[in-house]
Amino acid sequence: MATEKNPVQELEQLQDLINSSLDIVKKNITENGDPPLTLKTVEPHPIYSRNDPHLAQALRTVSSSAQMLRALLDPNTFLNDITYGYHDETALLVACQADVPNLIGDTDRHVDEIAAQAGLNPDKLGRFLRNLCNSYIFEETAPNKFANNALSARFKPEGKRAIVGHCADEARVSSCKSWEALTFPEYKDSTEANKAPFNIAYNTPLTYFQYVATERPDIGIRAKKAMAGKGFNLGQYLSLYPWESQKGAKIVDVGGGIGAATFPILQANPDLRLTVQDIPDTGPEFQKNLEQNFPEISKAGRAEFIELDFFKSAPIKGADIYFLRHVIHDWPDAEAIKILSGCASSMSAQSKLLICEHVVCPTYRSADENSTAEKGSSSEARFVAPEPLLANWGDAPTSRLDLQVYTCLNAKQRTKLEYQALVEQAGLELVKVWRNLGDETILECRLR
Ligand SMILES: C[S@@+](CC[C@H](N)C(=O)[O-])C[C@H]1O[C@@H](n2cnc3c(N)ncnc32)[C@H](O)[C@@H]1O
Repeated sequence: MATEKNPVQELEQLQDLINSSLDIVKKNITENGDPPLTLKTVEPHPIYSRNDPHLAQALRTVSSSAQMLRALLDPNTFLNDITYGYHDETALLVACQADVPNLIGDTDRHVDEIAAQAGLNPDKLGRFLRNLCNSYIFEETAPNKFANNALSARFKPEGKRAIVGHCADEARVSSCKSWEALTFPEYKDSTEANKAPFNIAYNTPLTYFQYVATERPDIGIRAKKAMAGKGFNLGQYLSLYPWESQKGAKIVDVGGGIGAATFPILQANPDLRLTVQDIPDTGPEFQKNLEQNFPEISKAGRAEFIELDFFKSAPIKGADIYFLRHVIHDWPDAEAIKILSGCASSMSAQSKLLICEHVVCPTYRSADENSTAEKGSSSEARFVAPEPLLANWGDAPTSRLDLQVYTCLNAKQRTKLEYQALVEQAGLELVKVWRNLGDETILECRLR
């Protein structure tokens, strides 16, 4: 007998997923005696930094289900949202350039006052702010009066506004040239770092990093602040790797920028020491970040900066851990292998190389490719989203970052198998994949 099809099966599956996951969220908030979960307050809610895998899974399930539900129930609106969505990014750029979150402060203010302080036309500014209110960024409290809320208040620190500037300005201008880069004969099959959409947009033969260092230090410095400002779920990030068991270890953060990825690790683990190595113009911003934001690490002399061009020389020898976060994704294979080989030449048999990146997982279900952990790992199942969601939970942050590094540097995010092949060409072996439900993965490598 043929099984009868349930015409609302996907809806029911989504309904169950949302209900059961929201129950977990509500229970967690109640049991922890948390403040109300609402967009109306400006304080970040503790639920977002709680390191609880069960809760992380519930939160991710709700947001992936909500995304699918919107696509399923109202396709036109959903697609129009994507088509016209660039205005949201522009509106955010306007609000950040004008520093509206800090101009508003802790009370609601009329757009005439905000615009006067920003030197802008009030009617035009108000229209951009209203667009953001539709995405729950700012709250319109009365005609033409705006207040901060949980989301807009996140843009008060400079680093948070810098990431919007970096993405909505030079990266987006470059992204608009993607079609040309995909079709121009000298660009389409190139793997050179200076054959990216960025090079067409800025009409330069220099790579993004060369160009911002020599021609536009203003956007170069903003991009470094942006790395620190992008922010991550700190609890999830710190729990990716057992830092607490690396007693007294010396970490060399290669291409470590202003220390955005490693200062939080040092702050949570007081016996770790750090050397950040990066191109010379990064030094002053590193020092500023260290002294202003991590004074206790600075006073204890636990962190230093040493200049390095990783294409010309290897990082310093003798470290326990070499750390590469969001560096390999900036480069095509040939350059990535050079950087990894440099690290390998400085490593001893005891050193580890930790590559911290977003790892690409497919949207379809495949036992092999959805897995970023070792085969047979019992914890693997929770990394694959439940039906009817896409197997990778609709991992937009990873594919957006993939397109971002293509846009700026003709580079790519990679799958676990691609990383494995890459590190082997540099004389290294991938020994373990550390993962949780956050965006980042750590690939632990040793000398072969
Ligand atoms: C995407 S940022 C990542 C920064 C940092 N690892 C983090 O996660 O915040 C890439 C870094 O690579 C550095 N970089 C680029 N070219 C370099 C080179 N030739 N030698 C050393 N560092 C370089 C940049 O200055 C930048 O700080």
